[in-house]
Amino acid sequence: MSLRHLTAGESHGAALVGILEGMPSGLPLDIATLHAQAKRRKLGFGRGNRQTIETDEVRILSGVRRGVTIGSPIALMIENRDHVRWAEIMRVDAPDDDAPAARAVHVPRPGHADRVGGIKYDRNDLRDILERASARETAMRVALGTIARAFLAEVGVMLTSRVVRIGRAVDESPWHDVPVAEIDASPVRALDPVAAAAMVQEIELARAAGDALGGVFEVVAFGAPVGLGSYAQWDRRLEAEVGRAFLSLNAIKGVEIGLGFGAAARPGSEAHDAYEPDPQTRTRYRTNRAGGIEGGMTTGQPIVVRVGMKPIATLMKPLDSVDLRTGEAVKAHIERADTCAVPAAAVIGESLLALVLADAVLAKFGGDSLGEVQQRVRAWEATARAR
Ligand SMILES: Cc1cc2nc3c(=O)[nH]c(=O)nc-3n(C[C@H](O)[C@H](O)[C@H](O)COP(=O)(O)O)c2cc1C
Ligand SMILES: C=C(O[C@@H]1CC(C(=O)O)=C[C@@H](OP(=O)(O)O)[C@H]1O)C(=O)O
Repeated sequence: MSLRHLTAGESHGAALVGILEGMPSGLPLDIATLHAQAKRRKLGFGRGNRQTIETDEVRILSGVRRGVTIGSPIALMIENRDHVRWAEIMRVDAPDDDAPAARAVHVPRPGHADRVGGIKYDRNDLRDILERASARETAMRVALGTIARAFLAEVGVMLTSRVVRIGRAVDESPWHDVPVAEIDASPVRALDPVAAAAMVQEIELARAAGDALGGVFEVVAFGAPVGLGSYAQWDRRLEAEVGRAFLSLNAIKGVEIGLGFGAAARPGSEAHDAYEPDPQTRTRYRTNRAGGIEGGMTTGQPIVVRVGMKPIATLMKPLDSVDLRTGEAVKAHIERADTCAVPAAAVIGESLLALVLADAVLAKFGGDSLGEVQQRVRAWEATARAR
């Protein structure tokens, strides 16, 4: 792995922290860029009250000097604004008495990490589990991914996302040249305003019923050079890295590249992308059913990833559960929650794909400074065109 990252932090703890290691020097980076992406993650109809509390302001602690990366590990921090209300509950030092913490959780929510995490880590108060299992952590992954994204922009790769399904409402309209600002302005990141209204209504109905919704979103990367990844070994196949990245996101249960499961339902003549002669590049594709990856390698076409998110686990009309103190059948714990977070997940997905692609670019081209990488990418693009 050429580019590594780690995060730490509990949802209501003092802060989230992250480290990105392997980013070349000379990449211009400012706080405004980090904040712009952090804000996009907070968008979307159906999110809970927490998004009005958090500002997700990122602090750069290391690895950047006078506006550019310097090649050393980049450390970031995002303070949790909500922490002031949780300071006693989330305190790090031992309390003076052994009274249980307020807001302890003993009734696991079906679909969340509470039950298994409590067994695995031997914790009675399930708050010890849900605090870290929470998707609050994704605020930091978006920040780290924003650096990857800035790097990718310098080598001609751009990313965007859209929502294609929330509950029963679907937007299958084909991609057209929609400015990112316009998709961001949609309450649910849909391209079609009629479908967007239907999605909003689905969320309203679910909320009124004390229920929750999942959906499907699509992330696309344009401009990735041909030949990232490899078929030569299982762990070099790019789609494996893409799948892993998306499945590492809370509540994601399925990932498709290109036609995905749809390809399984078609004959070969309608599933593959035929080639035709091209005066500049010798061969070009007629279609992009493969979603930009063939044989574990980027084809030079847009990389198209479709991702299925399950509904939020915390229901205001809770499912059956068990009180772990008494063994009694009771309703699941209720915690403040989102009704639907598919639009936010789509934005997070852009950062996840950016981290994978930035790693793949560095694995293929190497280079310790941005200039060095750019020079190698340009040289490769000339070589690849000649083939
Ligand atoms: C952006 C985002 C926001 C989420 N918000 C909530 C929430 O408010 N309440 C909740 O119970 N689950 C929420 N989830 C889902 C849980 O984090 C997730 O279901 C849990 O970590 C268990 O992991 P799993 O679903 O992958 O098995 C959210 C997920 C994402 C990606
Ligand atoms: C905090 C965020 O998402 C949280 C993810 C989450 C979960 O269980 O995954 C539960 C909720 O936490 P809280 O109870 O504090 O409102 C969400 O708000 C965020 O995205 O910034």
